[in-house]
Amino acid sequence: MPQNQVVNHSSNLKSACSRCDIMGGACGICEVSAHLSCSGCGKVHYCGKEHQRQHWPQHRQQCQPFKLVSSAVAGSYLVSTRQLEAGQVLMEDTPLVVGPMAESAGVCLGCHELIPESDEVLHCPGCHWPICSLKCATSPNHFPDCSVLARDTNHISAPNNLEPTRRYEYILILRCLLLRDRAPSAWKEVMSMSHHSEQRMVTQEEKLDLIQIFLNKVLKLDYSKDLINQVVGAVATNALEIRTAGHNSIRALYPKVRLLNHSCLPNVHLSSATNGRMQVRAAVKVGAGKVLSISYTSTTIPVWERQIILSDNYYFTCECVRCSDQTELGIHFSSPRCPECTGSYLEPIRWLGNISWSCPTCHLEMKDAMVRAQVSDWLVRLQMDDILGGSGGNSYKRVVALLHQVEMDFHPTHFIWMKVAQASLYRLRDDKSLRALKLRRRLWQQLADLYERLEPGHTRRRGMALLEMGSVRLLEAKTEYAEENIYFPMFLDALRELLEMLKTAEWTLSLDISGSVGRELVAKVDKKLSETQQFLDSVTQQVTLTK
Ligand SMILES: C[S@@+](CC[C@H](N)C(=O)[O-])C[C@H]1O[C@@H](n2cnc3c(N)ncnc32)[C@H](O)[C@@H]1O
Repeated sequence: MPQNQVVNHSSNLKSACSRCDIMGGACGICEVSAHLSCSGCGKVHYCGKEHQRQHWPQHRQQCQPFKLVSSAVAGSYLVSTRQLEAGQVLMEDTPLVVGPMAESAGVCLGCHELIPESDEVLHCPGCHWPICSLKCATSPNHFPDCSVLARDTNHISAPNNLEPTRRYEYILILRCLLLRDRAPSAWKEVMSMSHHSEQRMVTQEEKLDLIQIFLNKVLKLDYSKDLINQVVGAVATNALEIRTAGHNSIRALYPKVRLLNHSCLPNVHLSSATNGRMQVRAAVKVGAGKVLSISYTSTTIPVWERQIILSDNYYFTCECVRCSDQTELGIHFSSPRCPECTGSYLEPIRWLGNISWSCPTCHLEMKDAMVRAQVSDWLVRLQMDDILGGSGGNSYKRVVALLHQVEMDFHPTHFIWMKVAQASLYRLRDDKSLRALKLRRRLWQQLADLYERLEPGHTRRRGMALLEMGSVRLLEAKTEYAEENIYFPMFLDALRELLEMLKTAEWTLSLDISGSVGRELVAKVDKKLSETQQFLDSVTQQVTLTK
């Protein structure tokens, strides 16, 4: 069944309706069995319209603008029940369980911050895993697993240095399993999550065996193989990456947010606070009846990488609007320029699971491997330290030459163009010459436009791009002013435009939840705003005096 052919799905199914025998729930007023449900959220049932009307003044406070539906292909997921405004907060959620990333450098199991390098690694006196202070040994995060990890009396599993290791993958899995006795309602949530364990048993058998050895042999626990595989699958399919106060990446499982399905063109934006609280908001205006979606992969990687991540980790083939459009909605993010005819870009042709690329104008065909190899070659070139020259005086010329070269091979909204633009901005970061500032502003403008195409609406990425662009524009304006290279009326207009841009950045970032990375940046935007206002005031005053 396609994702948009849905069946209503109520989370409080109880018994058959007393009038028609269809499964439903208890009426929100009289509690008799009823199958009519609120069309807004689908969560409350009614025996008839009269009781629904009677309940509305009370229910409108809780009625969510989305409901849970399900389809055979896409499982359970959330769909808007009325129009959502861009920036509208849809829900907040709290993690059921939190733990380190699957692979991590030495991370403290108490506070989840990276452990600073020192001569000697501090180990938890209870379980011997690295920690950053003795206080963290008894922190609520680590306390429940410490005595279980301590069963590894020979310290086989605990990392003995701070080098990156995949041993940290075990921690979140163990913490989930321990919920069975510690927190039965959280455990029930984990057990209801999709896990694809049958497929995983085929594709990841060796890894699953190692996890089982760790839990049942090293820690002497007694979980069945099926249960372990289900939990491993639930974590891999549903955990989201969030940031700690010290900006370390960790993972968390959320009971409600995990119901958001995927699209490579998401319409919903997530922001998490350092205490793990997650806010979900509409990034763009969303009509009624639309699937609410986030992107499970980065939106800034080529189509083949997105497809591999989605099929290997989430076991589905993405058929979102971006993946189904051969030009990726006009940006040619993954396709090269046709080597034969100028102005055309190759488009992917899918045939029985294979991809080849073809020019819509001259029909030249290129193998998928060649298209990917061209991208890999460029990535290798970019990784070479001297690709854009040193930070000395000739950086600018090399950046300009490189941007020209990349546009010979790719569309100026291609993935490789984006990488070159980002590397160029980094390379030119200390060049305060007017020409470099103008180029940096142009690149930020192009990047901000590209990000808007990849992740439309009020997102943190957009807010950050506007802040960067605004900061460069202010430097450029100050340099132009110092060089007396200005026409005042236009200059003042440009400064007012800059103020508006920074106000948009401030507004966008302040939509993020309090305690998040986005919110932290608001203070930085405010500083730029007052600097710009002061500069505008002083220039305006000078213009008035010289009249
Ligand atoms: C985090 S869960 C989302 C909730 C899930 N639909 C459920 O029923 O529990 C991720 C899983 O949902 C399914 N899914 C998510 N987005 C999808 C999409 N666009 N098309 C098909 N399946 C999708 C896949 O099975 C994926 O592994």
